[in-house]
Amino acid sequence: MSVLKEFSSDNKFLRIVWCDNANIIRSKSLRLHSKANSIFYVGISKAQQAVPVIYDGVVPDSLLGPVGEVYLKADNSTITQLPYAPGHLRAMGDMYFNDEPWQYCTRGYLRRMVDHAGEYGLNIKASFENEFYLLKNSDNLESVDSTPFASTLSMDVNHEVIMDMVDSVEAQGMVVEQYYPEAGPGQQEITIGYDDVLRAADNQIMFRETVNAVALKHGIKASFLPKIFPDSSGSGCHLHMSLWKNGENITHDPSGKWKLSKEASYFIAGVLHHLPSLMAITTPISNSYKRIKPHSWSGKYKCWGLDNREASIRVVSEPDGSIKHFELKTLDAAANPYLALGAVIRAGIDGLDNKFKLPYPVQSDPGDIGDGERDDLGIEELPSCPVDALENLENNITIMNSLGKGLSAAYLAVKREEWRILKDLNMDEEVSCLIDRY
Ligand SMILES: NC(=O)CC[C@H](N)C(=O)O
Repeated sequence: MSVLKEFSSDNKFLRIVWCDNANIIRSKSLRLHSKANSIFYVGISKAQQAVPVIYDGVVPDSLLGPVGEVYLKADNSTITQLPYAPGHLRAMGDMYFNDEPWQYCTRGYLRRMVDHAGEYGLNIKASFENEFYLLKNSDNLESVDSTPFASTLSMDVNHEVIMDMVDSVEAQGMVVEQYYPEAGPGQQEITIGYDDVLRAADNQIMFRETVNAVALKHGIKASFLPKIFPDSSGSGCHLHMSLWKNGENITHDPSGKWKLSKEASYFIAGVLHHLPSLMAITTPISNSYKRIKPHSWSGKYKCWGLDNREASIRVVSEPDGSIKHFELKTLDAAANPYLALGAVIRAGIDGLDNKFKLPYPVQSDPGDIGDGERDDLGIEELPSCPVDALENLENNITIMNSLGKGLSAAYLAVKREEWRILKDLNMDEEVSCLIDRY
């Protein structure tokens, strides 16, 4: 039976979507001539995994060139009607080469890491907490309002567009949990409920697509760029995660140290240990590092804390004191969600494998501790530019091996080319180059 049976026959196109190493969401669309088909694919060049965020061309040293095709096969379980684009359906694509999953596919990478966690009996759930700006347009960067954090006036100014975003997101099966205006002028936050990680990463793509499209329909512009205004709050995309076994959330253990289960403690220690390398993937462009500053709840220091919003990893308590999840703050929406989640999972599993010990939690603002004392406490500053993070990544055998030879080489090549170009731009030039990309 055709998988399209449940959708209206008015649909003319199926967008098969992929997110590349540069975190650009792209699609080729198949014209739907009949509803009989159940396998949908389009061909793309292998070189698509070697394209930087700035231009449509193949970067050097990526091991990829103009020769060679892969096909992008729709994951039929993700087919969704697009509420903001009548006549279009969307499916997430998986890249195949010679009828095998292609090693460079970022969605395939996350699938591999999900399987890896499964070998430990672990099922991981996650959600991305997006902040984004609403602008009158992207040319002169005029915000839709100039209101402060959680302003009800901002809610009223942006009521129609936000309600349309929420309806559109929910129509695609995501669960909206909260909405509030964030601290920057025109900055907003809509949070989505957690899900299995592959679905959570797909949700991140669907969310960005929807917010951007709905804003356009309302004659304004949304942007997830991490830092648009030098003197206003940046847009993070904090990653919330919980560990599950046999259908139960095992993050919490009332008798565990800091009320964490052994698994959660090792996992968090693994993520912390690898964070200076992970940042090459979780905060991947020059603009990302302009957001990560002390006193901005963005995770500038390599530390964790209990309910500490300045720590890069915050263990979150529930009203009854239990712990259901933890949050990685050092992540933004310039990160490819499949790569970011996959690499974070690999880091956490390394913590489990090696029984990494969690250091003492930091229960103050690490930005307020003097440099010397911070050193004594073992709290390191995290990388302050992509090139340092990329070097850490390149030397990190655990994460590099998990990516595999081809994907890691292409990723590093793309990111180094982006840095080569972006490092010489001033902030205005950088923002105008990137504002429409995320
Ligand atoms: N409310 C918040 O958590 C603020 C987060 C902050 N805007 C960031 O960049 O990460």
